Amino acid sequence: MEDIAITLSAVEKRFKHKQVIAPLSLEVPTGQLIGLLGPSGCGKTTLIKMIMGMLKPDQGSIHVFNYTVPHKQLLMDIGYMAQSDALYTDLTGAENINLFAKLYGLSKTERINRVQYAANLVHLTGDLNEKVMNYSGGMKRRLSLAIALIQNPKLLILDEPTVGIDPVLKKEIWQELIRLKDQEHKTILVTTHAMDEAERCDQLAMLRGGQIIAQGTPQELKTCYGAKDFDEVFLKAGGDII
Ligand SMILES: Nc1ncnc2c1ncn2[C@@H]1O[C@H](COP(=O)(O)OP(=O)(O)OP(=O)(O)O)[C@@H](O)[C@H]1O
Repeated sequence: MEDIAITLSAVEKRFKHKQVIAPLSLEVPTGQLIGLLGPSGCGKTTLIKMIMGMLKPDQGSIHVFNYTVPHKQLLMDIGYMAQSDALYTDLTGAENINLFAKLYGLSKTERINRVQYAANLVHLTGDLNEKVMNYSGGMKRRLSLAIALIQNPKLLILDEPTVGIDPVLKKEIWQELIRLKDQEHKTILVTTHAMDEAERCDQLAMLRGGQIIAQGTPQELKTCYGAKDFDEVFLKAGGDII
């Protein structure tokens, strides 16, 4: 198994004249849960979309599991949950999940098992036959998370996965993310604004203006900056409020 899941080397991205990602380098070790933290508009989603191969960097290179992004194999290896749900609202929850399971080429038996696992994880088993247009915002987030897990990917990239999800389910989702990492050696990259979630990450990278201004374990960051929480780390590292 590769030691490094994601390597970003001097990656830059501009939209028109606006530099959104300044030269940025980052390595994400395999089997770790990494949190990307930063204020709205600092470039988290742009960075994630470049790792996914959905946006092309202007400069620099990105490798995932030793493949240069974009690469066909990475469609199987990465499970992605976008910030806005990309779901077919005319279809039921089950039809949405099955559609992706078929696209990934899962066999019928695999599909049955994975749909059951993913729906159960996000507490949607009882609502699978309902059309998505009748789902609440939180239910759509949960369905998106189920779809991100469907092909059993090695790497999970989750853009604010628990926004709009109640505290009980949020706790269960985090328990499952940590189980996936500890027992199934998944690598997980997550963006978050929630301090309790940041605390549960193995490593944090704090972004401001498209640059990493601080990086380390949650405890290292707090110790290094003599801070009681991550808002304070961010301010002391030279950022504005998260
Ligand atoms: N396709 C685009 N065209 C032009 N500007 C864009 C585009 N996508 C993003 N931006 C700009 O790039 C900057 C970074 O956006 P991005 O979505 O990466 O931020 P973010 O850190 O994910 O924010 P949030 O936490 O609010 O989701 C913002 O100023 C945004 O307006």
